[in-house]
Order: sequence, then structure tokens, then C-alpha cells
Amino acid sequence: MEILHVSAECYPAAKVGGLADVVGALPKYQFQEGAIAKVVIPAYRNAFRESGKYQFELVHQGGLWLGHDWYHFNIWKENANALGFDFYQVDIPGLLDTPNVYGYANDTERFLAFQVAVLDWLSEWQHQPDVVHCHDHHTGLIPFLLKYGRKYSGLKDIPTVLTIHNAQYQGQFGWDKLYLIPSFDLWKSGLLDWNGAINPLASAIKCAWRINTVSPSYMEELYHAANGLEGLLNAERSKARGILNGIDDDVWNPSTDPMLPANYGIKDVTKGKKANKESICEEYGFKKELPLFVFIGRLVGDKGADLIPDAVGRALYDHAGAFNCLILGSGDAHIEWRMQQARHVNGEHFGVYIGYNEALSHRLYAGADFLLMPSRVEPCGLNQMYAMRYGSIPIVRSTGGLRDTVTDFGDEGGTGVRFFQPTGSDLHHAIGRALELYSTKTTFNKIRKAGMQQDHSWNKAARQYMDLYTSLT
Ligand SMILES: Nc1ncnc2c1ncn2[C@@H]1O[C@H](COP(=O)(O)OP(=O)(O)O[C@H]2O[C@H](CO)[C@@H](O)[C@H](O)[C@H]2O)[C@@H](O)[C@H]1O
Repeated sequence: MEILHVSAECYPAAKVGGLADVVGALPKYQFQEGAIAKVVIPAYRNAFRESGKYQFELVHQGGLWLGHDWYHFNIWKENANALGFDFYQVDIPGLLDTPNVYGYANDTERFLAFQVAVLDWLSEWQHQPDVVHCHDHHTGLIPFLLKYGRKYSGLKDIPTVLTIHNAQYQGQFGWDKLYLIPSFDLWKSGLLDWNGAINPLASAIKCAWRINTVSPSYMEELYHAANGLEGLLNAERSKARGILNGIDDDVWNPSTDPMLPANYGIKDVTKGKKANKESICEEYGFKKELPLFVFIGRLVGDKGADLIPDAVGRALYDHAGAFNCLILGSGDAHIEWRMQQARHVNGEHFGVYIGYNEALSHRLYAGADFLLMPSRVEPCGLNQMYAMRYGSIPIVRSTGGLRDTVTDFGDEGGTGVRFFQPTGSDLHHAIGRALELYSTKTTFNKIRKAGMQQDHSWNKAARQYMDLYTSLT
């Protein structure tokens, strides 16, 4: 079985969020299941490419029209199997050679060109892969183009799978840009359309042979709330399923993680976490004996980040400064500003790091006592699984993948603190419960260890994906 994953991100080559973690891990585990898994992403000009640590070999050269503009492209293959699978990058000078993954005015054109280059390259293969696996809207036009693109008619029988990592983002653009899409049978235009716009995510939901979300609960939720795609998802129910993400043990393991000041396992968790916490407290001027709460992620409404400043501020007031809180993230300018304000008001109990810092994130999973995840929407969520693996107790709003992975400590075998409404008062109440838990050391240690023992390895999910592909070939 040969699978080609097409994505905008893949750890460690390009990471903005959880999409990269999944695309950088799943293929390794599929390889262990006996499959040949290949990954192709754009060749951004970022630290990965510029580091000189990885050797690339040119495997294909081509050119493509994007409307009236002609672009030359190269496909590079990493030639030492450094990522644990065959890894390819599409280099399109003038479009994809950017330092960041997203956030450019021409993102539509950039990812359209990426998809066309991947398909042009695929047309030149001596053989065909068994499955093309697309991730999120940046690759959402591929299932349509494989079926109906005139120049790809030789590829139309390749099964396609779409994984929806987040249905909030759909990549819509106006019909005035239709001329950018390679020629296809115009009678099929409806398969690109949703609500009067070209919608790559909707198109992939219509055209992919199978679709899946990254947790079973999120799949159910999308039938009722999918940022406008509810009706479509209900219509396509028969080909949809939820497969829970795993975590990559090679990267996320406190006993081997090279980014930690002190490594530890379940046996020496108390000592190990203390050392990690102390290093963070020293850096941020926190009192070491207080419990440490952290938030790691995009500072956006979907993650409930806007609820944190008030809820934490109120809890600090109610509990007379009985804990510290550190925020790592960036995103919405207003939420960033409110976090800075909270630091100003709460002085030595509230720290903020605005930006992206992979090493700090690892240190926080290791040094924290609690991880805050008050998400309004959470398709799977990896942070809560990393937190449990590192012995930090997740405080989660019960939604999507958070509901599938974290049980409340009040229930038998519980591993976290759960609350139900995405409101400041529910979060404030949950922080209060966490502080109470922290004060009863034996229960706290029991819950911490229960979290560390959870099996969130990729093996199960990798097998479920293999079953999904097998049903198509
Ligand atoms: N400022 C920062 N510095 C360092 N590291 C940072 C960071 N901000 C975020 N991260 C890291 O990015 C990843 C975030 O992953 P998530 O799965 O929680 O969210 P995301 O919304 O990106 O992913 C989407 O796709 C994934 C994968 O399917 C789903 O789990 C999720 O629910 C869905 O929203 C984690 O590895 C986290 O440590």
C-alpha cells in the first residue's frame, strides 16, 4: 500500500500547529504497519530549509500556468530519510519561497499552485499511489481535480481521502478566480461551489472518496455546527468517520525529550517536574512553591483564549494569589493585548510569551501542574495529550477531541478537570476545583499518574487509517 499525504505543514519541516504534528507522525506509524507513506508539502524558506542540516535531491522539474502567469517548479526529496518517511517539498519561486506558512495576501494562489504542481508531478510517476490523502482546505481541490481535471484524466481512479483537522477554515475565494484553476468539465462547477464561492473544503467533502475528522466527537458536532457546512456534511454522512489522533512518542516523551532541563518518567515524576518547574519559575520570576497553570496555543476565540484573562484574574483575587499562570501563544491582536494587560494587573503571578517557541512549549508541558484548554471548538487537540504524557493535568472544556480524551477527576479513572460551558465563570470554577485538587497531594499524584499512563500512541489510529484505505482499494 502506497499513500501520498499532501499537506501545508509537516513537523519538523514547517509547523504552525497540530496539523504539522499529525502529518509528521502518522506516516511513520503507517510505515510500521507495512505501508509506504510519502509526504509532500511546500518548500518554504524557513529554518528547516536554511539550516543546511538536511540534504535534498532534485527529483522533478516542471512548470505551470496560474491564470496568465507562468511558474517554474522543482520537487525536492530529502534523501537521508531523516523524518522517518519519504519527504518531498514543492519549490515554486515567487509563490512558496516565503518564511512563513500562511498569512500572505496571495495564499489562495500559493496553495492553488502547490496543488497543481503536486498533480503535475503525480502525472509523471511511473506508477500510481494507492491513495492520495489530503489534509485540510489547502489541499481541498485535489479530489475534484483528480476526478474532473482534463489533464489529470489518467489519475481519476486514484482514491482520495480528506482529513478535516479544522472545519472553521475553508479557504473560500470568489468565482472571479476560476481562471486560476486548471481546465475541467464546466458542468461539474457545482462541485466547487458552496454558498456562491469556490470553497476548497466543501469541494473536498463532496469529491473525496472518504472523509474523516480527527476525533469521533468532532465528527458528531460537525453535523450541527460546521461553520456553514452542516447540511453538506449530513448529506455526505455515509463516507465520513472520526479517527482520534495520537501523539508521537519519538518527539513527546519526557524521559528522552532533549528540550527539557531535566528528563523524567512516571517513577520520578515529582522530582523531574519540580526541576522543570523551577527553571520556568526562575525565568519568569514566579514563586516555585505555587502551582503553575499554563496555556499553549493560538490566541483566538476558538481556543477560548479570550476567557483566560478575566477568569484567571478573578481566581487569583479569590484565592489570594495562590497560583501562577503562564501564557505561550500568538494570534488575535486584541487577545494578545488583553494578555499583556493581565500581566500588568496580576504582576508576579501572570507571565506572557507572545510568539511561537517550540522548546518553551516542551518545557511548559513538563514544568506545569495544570494546562488550560477552554476551547470553544477543538477538533482533537494534541496539547491535552502532551500535557498528560508529561504529568500535567489538563483543564478542558468538554468538546470535540477534549471530550474523547480527558475524563473528570471526580469520575473513576479520571485524568483531568472538565467543564461544560465556554464561559469565564465555568473556567473560573474549574480553576478553583484544580486548586482544591492540588491541595490534596495523594489524589493529585494519582490523577497525574493516571494521565501519564494513558495510551495515546499512534498505532491504533494508524491501523484505522489503513482500514479506511483498504476499504477503497
Ligand atoms: N506559540 C506556540 N509555541 C509553541 N508551540 C505551539 C504554540 N502554539 C501552538 N503550539 C503547538 O502547536 C500544536 C497545537 O496543536 P492543537 O492540536 O492543539 O491545535 P491546532 O488548532 O493547531 O490544530 C488543529 O489540528 C489538530 C491536528 O489534527 C487538532 O488536534 C486540533 O484540534 C485542530 O484545531 C501543539 O504541538 C502545540 O504545542
